[in-house]
Amino acid sequence: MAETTIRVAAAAPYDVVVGRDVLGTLPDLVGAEVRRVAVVHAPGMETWVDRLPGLGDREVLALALPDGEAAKTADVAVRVWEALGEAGFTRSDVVVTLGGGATTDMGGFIAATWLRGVRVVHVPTTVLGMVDAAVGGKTGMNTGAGKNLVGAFHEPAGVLCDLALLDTLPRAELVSGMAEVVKCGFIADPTILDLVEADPEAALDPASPVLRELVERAVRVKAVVVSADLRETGGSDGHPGREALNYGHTLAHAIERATGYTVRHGEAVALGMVFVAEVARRAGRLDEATAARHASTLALVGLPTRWRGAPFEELLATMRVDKKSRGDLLRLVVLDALAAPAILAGPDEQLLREAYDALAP
Ligand SMILES: NC(=O)c1ccc[n+]([C@@H]2O[C@H](COP(=O)([O-])OP(=O)(O)OC[C@H]3O[C@@H](n4cnc5c(N)ncnc54)[C@H](O)[C@@H]3O)[C@@H](O)[C@H]2O)c1
Ligand SMILES: O=C(O)C(=O)C[C@@H](O)[C@H](O)[C@H](O)COP(=O)(O)O
Ligand SMILES: [Zn+2]
Repeated sequence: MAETTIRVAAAAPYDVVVGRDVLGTLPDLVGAEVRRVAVVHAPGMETWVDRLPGLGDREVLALALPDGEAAKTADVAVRVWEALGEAGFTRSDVVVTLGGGATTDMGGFIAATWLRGVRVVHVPTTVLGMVDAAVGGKTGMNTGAGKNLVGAFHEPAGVLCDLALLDTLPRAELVSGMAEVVKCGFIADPTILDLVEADPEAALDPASPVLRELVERAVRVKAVVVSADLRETGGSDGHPGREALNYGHTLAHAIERATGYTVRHGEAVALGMVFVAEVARRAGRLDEATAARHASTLALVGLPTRWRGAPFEELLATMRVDKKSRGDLLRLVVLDALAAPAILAGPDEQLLREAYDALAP
C-alpha cells in the first residue's frame, strides 16, 4: 500500500510519512549537501543505523542513548553535547533520531540546544513515538522535580514512521503506545475507539491494516491540534488547544515520577485518563457511559485501569507543578463529551481524592 503523508503546519511545515519501508526519503530530508549526520539512537540499534538509507557516503556519528527514561537526564545531555563538540558538529550538520519517544525527546532536545538549534529528522521506532512523541516539536528531559520539566519546542524537518520497524517491538510497548492512540479517540476522533473496540488484537498487530489506520488517524489528530496551537499558548472557541493532547497526563506524569519511571508512559496515561474521566463524571461534566468507556476500551488492549501505587498527597504535590498549572491554580484537561475537551481549573481537592480512591483495585 502506498505511503500516507500528513502535513504539520509549523512555521516551516513538515510531513509525517506513514507506511511500510518508507525510509527512502531520509537522504532528501537530511539534505543532499550535508556531509555529517549524528544518529542519536536507542541502545542495541547499531545495525539499524548502518542500514539507514542514503547515509553511506557521509560521516555518520552514531550516538547510543541509555534505554527508556534513563536517556532523558541532564547527564546524558552533557555527554551527547561533548560528543558533538569532539566531532566538530556544526550548524550545517544534521541530527537523526532513531528510537522510541525517549530517544526522539532527548535527540530532539540535543538538536534544539546544540548551537541553539540544528536540523533534526525523527525516525520513531515505537507506536508511541510514531503517533505522538516524534510529531509536534516538544522535546525535553526529566529532572528530580518531575517529568519533562526541561525542554524546548523544536520542530523536525520530517518524521518517517516506518511500520516495518514495529515488527520487533515487544507487545508491552505496542500496548503502551495504544494509550496515546486511544487518547486521540477520546479527545478528537471517536472512530479510533470504534476500531480498537471492534478488533483489539488487530490494533496491536504491526502487520495489520487496523494498526496502520490507527497510527494515521492519531497522527492526523496530533497534526491538526499542534498546527492550530504550536506553542501551547491556547485554543479558541472553548477548545483548550494543544493542552488537549495532555489529556490524562497530569496524573500520569505524577505516577511516572512516584514510581521512578517503572510504569511505562502509556500505562500511566491510561490510568490518568480513567482518573480524569471519573473527575469529570463526579463534577457533573461527563456522562456515565463515556466515563465508563475509558476503562473498558483501555482494558481491551491490555492497558491498566486500576492502580494505587502511591499516596494521593504525594501525587497531588507533583500534579501542582504540571506545566498546565498557573501559580497555585491546578488545571486539568477533562471531557464535557466525546471529542469535546475542556479545561477544569481549580478542581475541588476532595473530588480529586475521591476519583483517585475510585481508581483503586
Ligand atoms: N514529545 C512529545 O510530544 C511526547 C509525546 C508522547 C510521549 N513522549 C515521551 O515518549 C517517551 C515514551 O516513549 P516510548 O513509549 O516510545 O518509550 P521508549 O522510547 O522508552 O521505548 C520503549 C522501549 O522500546 C524499545 N524499542 C524502541 N523501538 C523498538 C523496536 N522497534 N523494537 C524493539 N524495541 C524497541 C526501547 O529501547 C525501549 O526499551 C516518554 O518519555 C514520554 O514522555 C513525548
Ligand atoms: O504534544 C503534546 O502537547 C502532548 O501533550 C503530548 C503528550 O502525549 C506528551 O506526553 C507530552 O510530552 C506531554 O507534554 P508535557 O508538556 O506535559 O511534558
Ligand atoms: Zn504522552
